[in-house]
Amino acid sequence: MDTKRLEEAANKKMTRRDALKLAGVGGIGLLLGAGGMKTFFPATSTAKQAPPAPSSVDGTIPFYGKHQSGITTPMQDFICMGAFDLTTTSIDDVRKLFQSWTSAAARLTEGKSVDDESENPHLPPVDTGESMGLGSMRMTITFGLGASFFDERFGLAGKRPAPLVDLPRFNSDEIRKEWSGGDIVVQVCANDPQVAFHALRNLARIARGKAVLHWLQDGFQRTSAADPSGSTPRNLMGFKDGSNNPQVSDAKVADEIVWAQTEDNPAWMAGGSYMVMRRIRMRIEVWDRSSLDDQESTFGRHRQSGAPLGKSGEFDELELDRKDSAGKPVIPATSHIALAHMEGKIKILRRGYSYSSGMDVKTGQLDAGLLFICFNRDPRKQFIPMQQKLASVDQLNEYITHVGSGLYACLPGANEGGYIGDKLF
Ligand SMILES: C=CC1=C(C)c2cc3[nH]c(cc4nc(cc5[nH]c(cc1n2)c(C)c5CCC(=O)O)C(CCC(=O)O)=C4C)c(C)c3C=C
Ligand SMILES: [Fe+2]
Repeated sequence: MDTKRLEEAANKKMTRRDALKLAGVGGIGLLLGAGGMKTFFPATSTAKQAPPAPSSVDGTIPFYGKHQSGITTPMQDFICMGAFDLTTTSIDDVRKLFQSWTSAAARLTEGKSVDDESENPHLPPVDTGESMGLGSMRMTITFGLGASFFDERFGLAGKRPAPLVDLPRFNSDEIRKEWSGGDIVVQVCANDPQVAFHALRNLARIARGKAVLHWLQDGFQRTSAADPSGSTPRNLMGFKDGSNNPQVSDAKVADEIVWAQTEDNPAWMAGGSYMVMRRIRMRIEVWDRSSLDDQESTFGRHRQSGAPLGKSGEFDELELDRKDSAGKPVIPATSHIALAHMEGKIKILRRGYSYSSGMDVKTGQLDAGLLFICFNRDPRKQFIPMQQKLASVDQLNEYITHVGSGLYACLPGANEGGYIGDKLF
């Protein structure tokens, strides 16, 4: 079986529907209105199975296809993500850049060097060399366009997709320009940090004279070596993070939540998705001094098991109406999950990583948190209303600050012989 089929098989390994079938329970879908978008969610979408463990630590994930990889792909262990600003004002240069990036990305994700080496020893090597002999490590490279890509420079202003809005300012945002925006975002994920860094570095090298890095952020989660079972990873606050993510191995669910559809407009974005990035710093020292009760009430889940408060299993159904003997909700109404659940009507695909970027030399505190990444079919109907709600009353706000932000139109995938962006420019 080739790697693509192995991965598909791994994705399909245990969907919630399979689990229900095994349990002999018939699942009936519900059609719910979500801000004008008809959204299909399985009836008990909160009670589900762990995401499938990837088939192996190494392996190749195909770069070409209908969708870009790195969106619904099961998460790798590391991320190296950067945003570029274009320094050229020529659309021909931009096209050439995307053509070069596409062929380089296809090679790199196969574990090859960025291009064939020159035989001239008087020239610098074509590839920087630090991933020589390493595998492709399930690497994916995903490209997205920021709103500034559609300003007056390239004659594409009329083509800016309506969902690619300027994100509003949310309550208590402390967004800094140096960690935000950018004309183009490149998300590299892999099961090895050196392989991921190598890819981003070589793409930056190719961009010389056309684009420069605006921000760069590394991220990580526990490695598959530390947890071969692929159980839900824990964030830096010690809680399982990702338990109630939608099961996007089900293409119907992915189409409803993640992939822009032809009817959504513009047609060239069909098969693409809108990525939100938020660099969210955690007040780790304050969190570490709060009681276990406070921590669990903040998230609405038990720390050890990841189960919703009052339940014992991580994937047990959320019952937000349940009250204790004193008539108080078992899961506090201002807990993170009670709010983010959005009554089951609005969903996003989260794909974030922890980050640790040293410390604040003035205060001696850690600069660490969550590189929050999520994918939306239309962020105006998904991330924005969700974050508006969280920003206003989430108990978690006591412990976090959003310091970086970006919204990017992740283009549909390219076919072999084509390039990322070929439907637009
Ligand atoms: C606007 C969207 C969200 C932001 C920003 C966000 C920040 C954030 N989240 C955690 C930790 C957890 N989040 C959990 C669940 C959860 N979070 C969101 C959305 C945002 N989170 C959603 C949609 C959900 C699922 C809600 C549901 O329907 O159940 C959890 C619980 C486990 C899980 O399901 O993943 C944790 C833990 C942090 C630390 C954070 C910012 C730093
Ligand atoms: Fe969350």
